Amino acid sequence: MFSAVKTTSIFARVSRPLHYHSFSTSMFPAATKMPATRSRRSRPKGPPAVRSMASNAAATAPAPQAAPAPAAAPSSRDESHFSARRFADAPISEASKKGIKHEHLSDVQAATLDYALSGLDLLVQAKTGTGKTLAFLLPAVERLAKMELVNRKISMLVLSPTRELALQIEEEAHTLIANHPFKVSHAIGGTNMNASAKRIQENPPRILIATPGRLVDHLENTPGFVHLFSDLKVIVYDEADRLLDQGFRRELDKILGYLPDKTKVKRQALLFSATVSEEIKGIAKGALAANYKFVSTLRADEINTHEHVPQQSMIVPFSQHLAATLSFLQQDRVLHNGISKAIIFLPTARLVGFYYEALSHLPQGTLPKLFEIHSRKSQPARIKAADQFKDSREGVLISSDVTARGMDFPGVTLILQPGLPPNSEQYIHRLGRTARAGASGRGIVILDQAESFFLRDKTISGLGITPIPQVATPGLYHLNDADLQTAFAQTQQVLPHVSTETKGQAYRAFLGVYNTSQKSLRWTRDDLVAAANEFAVTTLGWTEPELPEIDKRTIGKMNLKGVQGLNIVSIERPPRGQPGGSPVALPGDRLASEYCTVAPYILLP
Ligand SMILES: Nc1ncnc2c1ncn2[C@@H]1O[C@H](COP(=O)(O)OP(=O)(O)OP(=O)(O)O)[C@@H](O)[C@H]1O
Repeated sequence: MFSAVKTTSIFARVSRPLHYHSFSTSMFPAATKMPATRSRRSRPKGPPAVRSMASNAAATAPAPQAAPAPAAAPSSRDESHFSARRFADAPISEASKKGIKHEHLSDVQAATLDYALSGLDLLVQAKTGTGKTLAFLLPAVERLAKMELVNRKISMLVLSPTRELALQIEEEAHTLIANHPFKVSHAIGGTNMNASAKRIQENPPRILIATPGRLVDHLENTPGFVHLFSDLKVIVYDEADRLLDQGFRRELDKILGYLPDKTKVKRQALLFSATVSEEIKGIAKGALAANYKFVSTLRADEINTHEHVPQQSMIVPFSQHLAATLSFLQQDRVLHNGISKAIIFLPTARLVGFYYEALSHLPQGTLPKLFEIHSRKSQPARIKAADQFKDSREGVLISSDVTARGMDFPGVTLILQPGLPPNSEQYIHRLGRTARAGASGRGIVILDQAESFFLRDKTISGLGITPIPQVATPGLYHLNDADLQTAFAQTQQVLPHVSTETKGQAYRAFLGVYNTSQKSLRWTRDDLVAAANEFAVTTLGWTEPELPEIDKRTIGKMNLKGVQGLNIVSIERPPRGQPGGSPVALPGDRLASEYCTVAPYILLP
């Protein structure tokens, strides 16, 4: 029944790493290219685009009807992604109907239900926050309800790129199947392996939601685990483009290698995401049957997944990112009558730690309650913060990209992105944490001049992002010099209270993350180190006489050997399994005072 673990990748056709906007013209089958920009005219009435990539023929689907909310009307509810089709009239079981709390199917649910119920493989693209989770769960559960299933086997596997998202999907599945004789469970990293193996094997769930790493771990190391999948009927890839990119490729190959060979068994594959590049469409074919349908609820000429979310940009030096962030958080509170719920997305976990610690030291009442989620936190702490932020009416979540995709935090009013987003897809997914299920919300990206190339990106430049004005403008955030200066003074007060350890970690994280974008930033290695050192002094408020230490091995890995201006140390590593390790200083120039070259506050142009 089981195929041997394959040594060649099902994705082997693609041998190079994925870069955003690097469309291949030779490696993938011809596919319809989307235009670089789209006109911002309102959406015409008519069905969403539903295309079969295999045949490239247009197909019809139930039609949602409504115009998008105007950009400057933040409080109006956007009904444009709901269809006229009602769950009560849908060809689904009473058990499922009882588990669904909504009245109308959303666009994506209406456009995919019949195809998915027929058992076809699907690749689906729909805007963030439009109900993709139910769009894959409902038809899959309905199909399972009609099948003869082998006892004590997992029939449906949902793969999620993050642990928090896996738990959220599990919760939604739990509600949906409340009246079915099914159980749902999860297998995610950061939890006890033995306990989760015991839970799953002793009482195998019909539906398993898993993160790839932990699933591979179980398949490889938990005796008998692989046999649970011998009757697998449906596999779902949520955030499919993320799961199919380089970061997860190895795990996915291993997982598919352990599952029954899809050419020999009948198994439905459902791939969903808000962003599906042409490149991903090519790769996805490896996971889909030849007759699969590509369903997009975006119009053929629409690349803008977020025209209903007003987005603004602010170009200020790195040294003012924290102050600008603080000022917008305070403005959001005023705009929402004191009830503001914002998320700050930062490039790395360590920068999240720095922002969290710095903002925590503001006088009580300056901001609503702060929450922090990133990969350096323990899993229980991550889950607790996510749950609490979900349930809060107001608050500020400071997060790395672990919550950028799929997380459904109700009522988020503002998404702030200080610092270069990793790519246009991630920008869109982060922004998608607001304005969900027809609600309204705003987004602001804060960039240094060196990072401003991001706004000229092919996709980003089509999103209608407008610069933050200095003067108050109805329906927009603004920032004038005086407000920025006030916020800057507030941040200066808190920086001395942030620990040296946190600052050192943030400094090294800055070097690491901007090292990978050197080419786009048009920085030499010297420019990078100079920017990081300036960041340490002017942004982190580094006051030690010497710059933060950096391990010589890290310097090697970053290819920064020989660059002046680094405080290189050699960390003596203790033998494996023993704690400790102390830095030994190496010769080099490392005086922090040399990097206080700019005035920490520069007036806006
Ligand atoms: N038919 C519906 N009517 C009203 N609300 C719905 C409907 N379907 C789902 N929702 C709600 O919409 C919100 C967003 O749904 P969901 O998280 O599935 O979005 P998504 O498209 O998967 O978003 P993302 O792209 O961020 O992963 C949830 O709160 C969900 O309960």
